Amino acid sequence: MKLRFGRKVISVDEARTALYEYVKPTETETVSLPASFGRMLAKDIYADHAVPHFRRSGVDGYAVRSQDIAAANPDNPIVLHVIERIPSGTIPKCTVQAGMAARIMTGAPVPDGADTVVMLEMTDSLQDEVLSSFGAKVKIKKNVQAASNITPIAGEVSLGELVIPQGTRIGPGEAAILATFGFSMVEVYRRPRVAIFSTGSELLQVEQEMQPGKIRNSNSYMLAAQVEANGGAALIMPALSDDPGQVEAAVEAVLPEVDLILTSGGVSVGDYDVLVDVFGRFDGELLFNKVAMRPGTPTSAALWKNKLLIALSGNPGASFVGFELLAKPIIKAMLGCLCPETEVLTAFLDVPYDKPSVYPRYIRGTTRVDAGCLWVRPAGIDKSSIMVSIKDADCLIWLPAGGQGYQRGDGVKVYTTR
Ligand SMILES: Nc1nc2c(c(=O)[nH]1)N[C@H]1C(S)=C(S)[C@@H](COP(=O)(O)OP(=O)(O)OC[C@H]3O[C@@H](n4cnc5c(N)ncnc54)[C@H](O)[C@@H]3O)O[C@H]1N2
Ligand code: MOO
Repeated sequence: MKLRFGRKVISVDEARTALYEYVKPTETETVSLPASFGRMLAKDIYADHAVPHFRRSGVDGYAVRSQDIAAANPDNPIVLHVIERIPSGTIPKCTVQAGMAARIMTGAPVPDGADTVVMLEMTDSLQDEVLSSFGAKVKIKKNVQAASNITPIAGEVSLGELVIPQGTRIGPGEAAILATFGFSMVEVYRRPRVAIFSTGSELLQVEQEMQPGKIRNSNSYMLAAQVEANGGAALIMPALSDDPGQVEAAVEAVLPEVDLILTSGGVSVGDYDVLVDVFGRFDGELLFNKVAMRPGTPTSAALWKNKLLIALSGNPGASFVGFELLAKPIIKAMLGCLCPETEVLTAFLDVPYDKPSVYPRYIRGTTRVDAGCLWVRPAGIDKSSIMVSIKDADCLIWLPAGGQGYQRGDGVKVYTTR
């Protein structure tokens, strides 16, 4: 089968759609709450109690009846009998009736009868409070409206409410909710295992001495970092030569162990572009081998024994971009993520850009915020063979196909990569 030339080009959206068709969410596993941070929640979390489940005081002060203190002001304080002291974590014993007040702490349940809480600073204690007994008095120096400083029952969350939907990444807010509802163990999606193969006889291992004409394999590590940053578990496989038989055997051997395979290199038209040869002889199904994007046009994908393989370009810039556009959403979809695609922001272009392109361009970009506006510029030299500027990129700038050129200040779409 001739796969090198005459390839059919499809859009990035079409490529993603072709891949989504074969995505299976990973099975779930139960981990401790701290171990769930950054993981993807595998079931809906409903509130099994209201929050708060008692009328909660928001301040240290006195729980009173607002009608009793309606006339209070600093020159004319209202004196009330202190009937009880209510620390947080306790249940009030008494009901506040006319002329009474209960000393209350922040977070404690407001006693029946009281409809407002007066801050301590707006009161004067008349005598040393013998707090467990009657006799103490307090001067209230301010008229405080009913319902002040009280969070009502279910003021935050109602009983039965869906508080976190499945497919949400567990961050600080989710951790707080899970703890609130007693989830010491959390059901999350298993991290998809992603095998990463770099191909090319020029590649040295990281620990090897530099040799003439060779380079160290940097893509495998860049891609592994991208996989891990997006919730996957990266398996860095030994780099492969340009021998299709070796590549085929290595991929087949790891297929049963992993959920997704990424390769880098060997997808173009060169004599030694090994993935092209593999796709010409393997027993899988080639899904696409040309995508309307720059860089990474020869990015390819296949279904191999029911597993997806995404073959990224070897050029580091193209590998990085190909991962962001095609592999990242697939990993997120495997993790049950509700919106696997990166959201689009609008930014002002910080520098003119006039390089034409037959395909939409995804330029590694660096953003800055100025006076509340987002500005973006290419992160270093915008060539797919350039590796060193990837560290400066926090987004991809999307420019449509064509060559009309862009001025500084033009609005452009950006996809964040961090
Ligand atoms: N005659 C043509 N030549 C090329 C075309 C074309 O259409 N016609 N397309 C160019 C484009 S665009 C791209 S992108 C590259 C894609 O090449 P491959 O994906 O086949 O990648 P390689 O040839 O294997 O490597 C390209 C480049 O990247 C370096 N590389 C590869 N792997 C790694 C790695 N693991 N770590 C660091 N660097 C890596 C490799 O040494 C090469 O310099 O083809 C163009 N050519
Ligand atoms: O498709 Mo390539 O990645 O532009 O150099």
